Order: sequence, then structure tokens, then C-alpha cells
Amino acid sequence: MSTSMSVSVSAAASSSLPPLLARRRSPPASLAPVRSLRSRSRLLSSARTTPVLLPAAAMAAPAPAASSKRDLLIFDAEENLAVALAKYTADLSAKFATERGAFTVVLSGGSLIYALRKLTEAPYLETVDWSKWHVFWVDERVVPKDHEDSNYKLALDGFLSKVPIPAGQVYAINDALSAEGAAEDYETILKQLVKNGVLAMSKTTGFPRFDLQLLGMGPDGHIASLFPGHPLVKENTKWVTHILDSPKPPPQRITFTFPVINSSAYVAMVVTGAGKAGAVQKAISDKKTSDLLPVEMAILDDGEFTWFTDKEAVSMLQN
Ligand SMILES: O=C1O[C@H](COP(=O)(O)O)[C@@H](O)[C@H](O)[C@H]1O
Repeated sequence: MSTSMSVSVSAAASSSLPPLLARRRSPPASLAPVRSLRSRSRLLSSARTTPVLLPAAAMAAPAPAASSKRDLLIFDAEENLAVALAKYTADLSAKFATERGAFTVVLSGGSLIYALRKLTEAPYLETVDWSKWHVFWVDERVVPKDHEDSNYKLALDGFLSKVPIPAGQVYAINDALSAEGAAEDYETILKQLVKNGVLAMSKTTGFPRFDLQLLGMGPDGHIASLFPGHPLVKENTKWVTHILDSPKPPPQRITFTFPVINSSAYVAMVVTGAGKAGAVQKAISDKKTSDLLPVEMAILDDGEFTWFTDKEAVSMLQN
């Protein structure tokens, strides 16, 4: 596995660019000018960097996942992030619908759902082939589906109720089961979808390979319901597991395990706001310590991992 990292900063967000340059290149929503630094090591030794101006939409466009690749996209405003995330997702939808006849999309809860809002508008509402979508959750709280804490309800209200995905292709957890039962049931559903060809399998890891996982990260660096220091981060056999003592309420949840997250073809890690700057800084840093945050354990086996951030979320990176 080889890994590369490229960083794209919208001009208006880059404090190192002259104000005039930033003003002149003030981004129209879908073609925000960016400064592209080809690798993380070049970013850290900035004397060797050669700024290149590229359209953000081009940087966000999907490329074949020949090897593991990491990109950091930094937007000057959450609004522009949402525009680019919609295009990125729609492009991948078209790619996988053509290549596989299905598009398996994993949602998280939290702030991610609001960031998907542009997909429910023109042109995507009409141009995306929603009939190819199969929707899953990377984690879910073990509560009734109409409960305020339900990630399903959050997605239904903010996204799924606004787009024509066939109801039978939206895989909510069985909320009549215990946490353990719901996790087992969800894994059984995934295995059935592998058998009927909807869900791909990774040839190298032996775990399911989702086309796109749309993930968020908590201020503590947790992703899905995999929390810092919790033994579940080491689960390496199950596809879906359960937690009864989540440090973030509600305590009972089910979650994909790291082998499933890391077998994805594409991951978009959508992180905004100053409250997450510390975890972003640790995750992006080259200096790795033994106390890895869950977000640092998201390392794709063979895929493309793209950070979608705003300037607040990366505000500690220069330090
Ligand atoms: O509890 C959860 O938190 C994370 C992060 O949420 P955010 O609101 O800080 O973005 C979320 O990704 C996960 O799905 C959810 O269950």
C-alpha cells in the first residue's frame, strides 16, 4: 500500500496569501481557487512548496482508487464545503452507478447530514440516479427510529425524505432488538447484500468494501461510535459491533468496525468548527504517538480518503 497526501486551501482561507490575491480569487461556490501543495511533507517544509492554482471542484473530483491516497480540502466557508461535497458525492454516484450498477453509501450522524444539504437541490436532485443508491449507517444509537437521538431520523429529516431513494434500499437498524442483537442483525443484512452483489467485498481485507463512507468526527477524535481508548477500536473480526458504555450519550449504539471503515473505496471525512481543531491537528500531524485517536486509525487499505474541512477546523495546523 502506498499513501500520498495533497492539501488544497481555498485562497480566501489562506493567511499566507496576499490579501489582494485572496480577494481577486474570492471563490465562486463551485470553482473556488485553491492553493495546492502536493504532499504533506512539502507543506511542513514550506520553503519547497510551489503554490499552484486549481479549481476546488477539480481537486475534489474522484479518481480511481489504485492505491491509498489522502487529500485535505480546506474551505473558507462551510457553504463552499457543502457545494464541493455535493459535487464529490454526485460524481462518485455516477461513477459507481456506471461501473457497478449500484452505489453503496454510508452515512454517519451528527453534523454530516447538514453538510449534505446541497445534494437535495438542483442540479443534483434531478441529475443523480437515486435509484442506484443503497444507504447504510456507520453507526446508530439503539433508540426507536423516531427518537430525537436516532441517526436514522436525523438523516430522514435532513436528507433522505428529500431525495427519491427507494425505501427498500435504505438499511436502518432493527430498533426492536438489543444493541448486541441489532449489531448482529445488521451484519447479517450486509452479508446478504454481499451475496446478491449489491455490496462489494475487498479482495485484500476480506471485509465489505463500501463505495463511499461519509463520516464525521467528534471533538475528541471519535468516528462512528469508536471512541478514544475504548477496546472496540481493536475489534478486527466483526463487521458490526455494539457498545453499551458510549462516553457520548446515548450509551447504547452499534458501529462499523475499523476493518470495514478501512476497506472503503472512498471516505469523505467532513469536519467543521474550531471545537475540532485540536483533533484535526493531531490527526494531520506527521508525529504519531502511541495514543492514536480513532480518526488516526482510519487508514484505507486501498482507497481515497478526503478531508473536507473549514478554516476553523484547521486553525491549529499552522502551529
Ligand atoms: O455521536 C456521533 O458523533 C459523531 C460526530 O458528530 P458531530 O455532530 O460532531 O459531527 C458522528 O459522526 C456519529 O455518527 C454520531 O453517532
